[in-house]
Amino acid sequence: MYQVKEAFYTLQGEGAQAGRASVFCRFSGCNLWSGRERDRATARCTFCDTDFVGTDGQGGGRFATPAALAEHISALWPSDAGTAVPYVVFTGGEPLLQLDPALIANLHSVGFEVAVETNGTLTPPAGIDWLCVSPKGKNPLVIDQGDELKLVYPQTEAPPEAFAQLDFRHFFLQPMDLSPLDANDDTVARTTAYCLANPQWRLSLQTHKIAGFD
Ligand SMILES: C[S@@+](CC[C@H](N)C(=O)[O-])C[C@H]1O[C@@H](n2cnc3c(N)ncnc32)[C@H](O)[C@@H]1O
Ligand SMILES: Nc1nc2[nH]cc(C(=O)O)c2c(=O)[nH]1
Ligand code: SF4
Ligand SMILES: [Mg+2]
Repeated sequence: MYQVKEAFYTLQGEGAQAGRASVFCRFSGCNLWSGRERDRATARCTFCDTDFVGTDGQGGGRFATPAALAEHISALWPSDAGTAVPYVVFTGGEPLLQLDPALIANLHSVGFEVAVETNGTLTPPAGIDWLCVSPKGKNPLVIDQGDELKLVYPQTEAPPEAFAQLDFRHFFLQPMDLSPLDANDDTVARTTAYCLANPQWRLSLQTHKIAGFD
């Protein structure tokens, strides 16, 4: 049984695929935070910007089989998409708690490329087409290669220098969004300064928040 918080059609807002039409499938649950605000301060990941609790969001639900979830995702892709390759981004919560080879195979069989946004603490199944790893503090990384490493910045216990030698095609820093926790933060300026001084790293802004498309 797959538990999905929400599933919707949008543009990828972040990283090297920013701007690409995508079905987002947000799985419920995470191994680094319960999702309850009262647990945030003591969680293994404390800055999450996402509600991943339950299955009550837009397009969310419980799916008994990989075929049923693949069909649900496929139905969200426009029928008149021209030459665009259908693209699904599995996120969460932590998608590697639920994503399995059978679901990937079902999506490939209906023509989708499969992307994943993960915190990097769990081993991914084979067959993922685009792997984005976003390390979280001192939580041990078990993934040391992929398509993009997208580090939320700054994190005292996860400096960029700790990841710069790993085997990724793209290295991004994404400013930590502290609103509404701290409306006066300067994380965008600090992240920009780091990228200027260390050009291996590129700036990833969360364009969906700027443009307001989800
Ligand atoms: C909500 S997470 C879900 C996927 C996975 N659990 C992970 O952490 O990568 C999706 C993306 O949002 C990023 N993110 C989460 N909270 C953020 C924040 N406050 N500011 C900027 N990016 C954030 C994560 O680092 C990750 O790249
Ligand atoms: N548009 C849009 N792009 C995104 N890229 C990563 C997201 C995520 O929450 O994983 C996200 C999201 O929530 N919305
Ligand atoms: S690991 Fe990802 S989903 Fe889990 S709490 Fe952190 S940012 Fe949120
Ligand atoms: Mg998000």
